[in-house]
Amino acid sequence: MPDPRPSSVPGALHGPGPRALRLGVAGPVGTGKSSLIAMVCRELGRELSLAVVTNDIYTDEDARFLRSAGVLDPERIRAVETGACPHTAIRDDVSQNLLAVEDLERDFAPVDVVLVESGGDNLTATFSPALVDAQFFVLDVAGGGDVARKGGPGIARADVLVVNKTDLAPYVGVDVEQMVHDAEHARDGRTVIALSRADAASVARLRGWVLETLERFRAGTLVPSDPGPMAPHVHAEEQGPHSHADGPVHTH
Ligand SMILES: Nc1nc2c(ncn2[C@@H]2O[C@H](COP(=O)(O)OP(=O)(O)OP(=O)(O)O)[C@@H](O)[C@H]2O)c(=O)[nH]1
Repeated sequence: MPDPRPSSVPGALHGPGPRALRLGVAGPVGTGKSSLIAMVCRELGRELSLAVVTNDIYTDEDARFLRSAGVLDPERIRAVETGACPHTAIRDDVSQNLLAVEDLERDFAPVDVVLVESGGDNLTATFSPALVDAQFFVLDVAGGGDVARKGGPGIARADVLVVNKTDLAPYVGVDVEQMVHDAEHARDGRTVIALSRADAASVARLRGWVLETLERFRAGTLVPSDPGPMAPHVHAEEQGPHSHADGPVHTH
């Protein structure tokens, strides 16, 4: 049976050994992407060999946050500084990220799971299936109960939609059950995890999803799916529109 997993840049893999499961984590600024990655490392770091790649536009801030969280050997956390358009590095030209992932897989072989965090500020950023085998899209209740209903490729079709920080729901007037219901509706039944670091059952569900996905990956039954290109978006610090290879014209 042909291997359904996305291959890396041809010839760039260091040896024929099995590579790690690659998981993307995307979502708007501040929704808890780095915290989710830290949570996975805390929960699974003792039983699995993990590594992390972060993407920031000009800094390595997310990598520094994760290193200081003390949940993983700091050497296993690498930062990609993407320059102008952070979404290109996870969607159109993923070579910088692939090299970082492959370096980690080689340096710490065998690695079970590599988590790749997106950078930038876009609600609709998605990973290319050439870079990751499956992807999270992270929202939080502080963004409002409506946001899941509004859709977008990540919200609608990422492998998992995380509705994060449910512990804050009473303070921001959000009905979590309704938000999850709306999200499930927008996603045609794809997985939604209501998550809070203060809710052990939700953390266990996240952990279970990663382990189950790793099992499917190893069995060769995980078929990466593409949520689709990002929608038009604007970044405050730049002027003039541009387009991604498979997306519409937008400005940064
Ligand atoms: N109350 C609460 N706060 C959380 C939870 N998870 C994360 N946070 C907080 O949310 C804030 C943002 O978390 P980050 O993990 O830095 O979010 P991010 O999406 O990585 O942010 P950027 O990298 O800047 O896009 C931090 O202050 C976290 O402590 C949660 O479950 N509950």
